[in-house]
Amino acid sequence: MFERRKPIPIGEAVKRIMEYQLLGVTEQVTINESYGRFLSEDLIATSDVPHFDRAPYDGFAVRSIDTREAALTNVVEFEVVDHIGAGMVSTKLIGEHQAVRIMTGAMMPEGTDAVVMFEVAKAYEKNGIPYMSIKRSFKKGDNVSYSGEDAKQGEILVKKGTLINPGIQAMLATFGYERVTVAKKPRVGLFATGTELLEVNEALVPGKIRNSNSHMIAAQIERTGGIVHYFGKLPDEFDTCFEAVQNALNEVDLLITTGGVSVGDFDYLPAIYEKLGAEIFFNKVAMRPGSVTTVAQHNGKLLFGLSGNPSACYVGFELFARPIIRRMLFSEKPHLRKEQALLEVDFPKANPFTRFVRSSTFIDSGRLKATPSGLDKSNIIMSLSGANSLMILPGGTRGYTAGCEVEVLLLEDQVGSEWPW
Ligand SMILES: Nc1nc2c(c(=O)[nH]1)N[C@H]1C(S)=C(S)[C@@H](COP(=O)(O)OP(=O)(O)OC[C@H]3O[C@@H](n4cnc5c(N)ncnc54)[C@H](O)[C@@H]3O)O[C@H]1N2
Ligand code: MOO
Ligand SMILES: [Mg+2]
Repeated sequence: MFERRKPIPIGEAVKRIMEYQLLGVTEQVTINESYGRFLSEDLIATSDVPHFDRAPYDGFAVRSIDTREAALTNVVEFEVVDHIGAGMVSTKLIGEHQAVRIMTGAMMPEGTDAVVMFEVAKAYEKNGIPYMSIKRSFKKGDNVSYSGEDAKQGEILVKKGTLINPGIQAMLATFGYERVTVAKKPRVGLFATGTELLEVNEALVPGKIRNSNSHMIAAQIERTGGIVHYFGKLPDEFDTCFEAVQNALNEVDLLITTGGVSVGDFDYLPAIYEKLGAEIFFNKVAMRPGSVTTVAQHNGKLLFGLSGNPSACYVGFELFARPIIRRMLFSEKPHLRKEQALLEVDFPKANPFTRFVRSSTFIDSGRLKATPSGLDKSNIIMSLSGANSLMILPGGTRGYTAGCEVEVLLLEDQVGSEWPW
C-alpha cells in the first residue's frame, strides 16, 4: 500500500500542536538547584534593595550642611566621632562638624547625608582625637547609595518563563528565596527506531550505522529544558515497536520517536499511530528537511514522529517539539527567535518547499550574517555541529544570491519569539 500525503504549511502545523493544551507544572527547588531552570512565577522584590541608605565608598559620612563653606581657600574641619565598617551600625548622634569614618557598604549614620571619599579628605589627629578636613562642599545625597535605588519592594523584576541565569541567582539570594518556584521539567520520552542502528560502542558492519539521532535529540531536549527518558533503540518490527510505544506513553508527557515515519515498507510509525487510535495532527509538512514529520496525540500525550534522517530529525524537533516544551516551561515566547541576516554565499538550489538551512549566524561589523554550516541534505550529520541557527529560505523556483536578506531562527537564544511565521 502506498499512501500519498498532503503537505500542510509549517505555520499551520505549529498551530495545531500549540492549540493542544499541554500545560506546565510547578515545583519547588532549593536556590542551589535552580540555576538553568525556568521560573514558573514572576520574581518579585520582597524588600527594597538596598534596604537602608549606605556608603558606596570608603570615607567619612558627614552632614552636607556642615560642608557648605568648604572651598580651596577655606578648609573646613570635622571631628571624627565614630568608625564603622560594613555590617556595623553607628549609634552616635552626629552633631555639627562631626563625621563618622565609614567603609563601603556600611549604613549611613543617622543625620548624615553625604560621604566624603578618603581621596578628597585629609585625616589627622589632634591630642589623640581624630579629625579630617575638606576643601570642597558636598550636597545632600552626594556619594550615598539610597535605599531602594536597586529595586523597590513589590516590583516584578523577572517574568515567569525566564531561564534562571547567574544574575537571577543573585536576585533570588538577595530577596531571600531559599526555595524557588520553577517549572517541572517536562518528561520527554525518546526511542530511536531502525534495524540498521548500532550502539555507539559497536563496530561498523556493512549496512549498519551508529545511532546518532537519540544522542542528538537528547541534547536538544536538554537544551530546551526538558528531561530525557531514553527508552533505547527499536528494530523495524511492528509488534515490538507498537508495544514499546504504548508502554512508554504512560511514563512521559511527550514521546519522540526517530525514523520509520515515511512511506517505506518498514516505516511502521503511521500504522502504530493508527492502531493506538491516536489523533493525527499532520503527517506531511511543506518544508525541507523534515517534511515527513508526523505529530499526533493520544490520551493527553503528544507523539512526535521525527524523521530518521538526522538533519530532518534535528529541524523537526526545533520547529515542532521545542515550542510546546518551552510552553510547559511557562515561556510567553516559546518559539525560536527570528532575526534578519545577510546571506553570505550563493544558495542556488531552488525548492518548492520552504527550506530550513542549518547555518552559522554571526555578527560581522555590527551586521548579522548567515552562511550554511555544511551540506544541505536531510541525511547529513556534519552540518549540524556548526549550526547555531536555521536559515529560512522560502520555497520557489529560484535560488538565493549572496547579499540578500534572509530570516534566521536562532537556536541558542533564550529570549524566543511569540509566534514564528
Ligand atoms: N518514496 C518516498 N521515499 C521517501 C520520502 C518520500 O516522500 N517518498 N521521503 C524521504 C524523506 S524527505 C525523508 S526525510 C526520509 C524519512 O524517512 P523516515 O523518517 O521513515 O526514516 P527512516 O526511513 O527510518 O530513516 C531514514 C534515514 O535515516 C537514517 N537513520 C534513521 N535513524 C537513525 C538514527 N537513529 N541515527 C542516525 N541515522 C538514522 C536511516 O538509516 C536512513 O538512512 O524518507 C525519505 N524517503
Ligand atoms: O522529510 Mo525529508 O527530511 O524532507 O528530507
Ligand atoms: Mg523510512
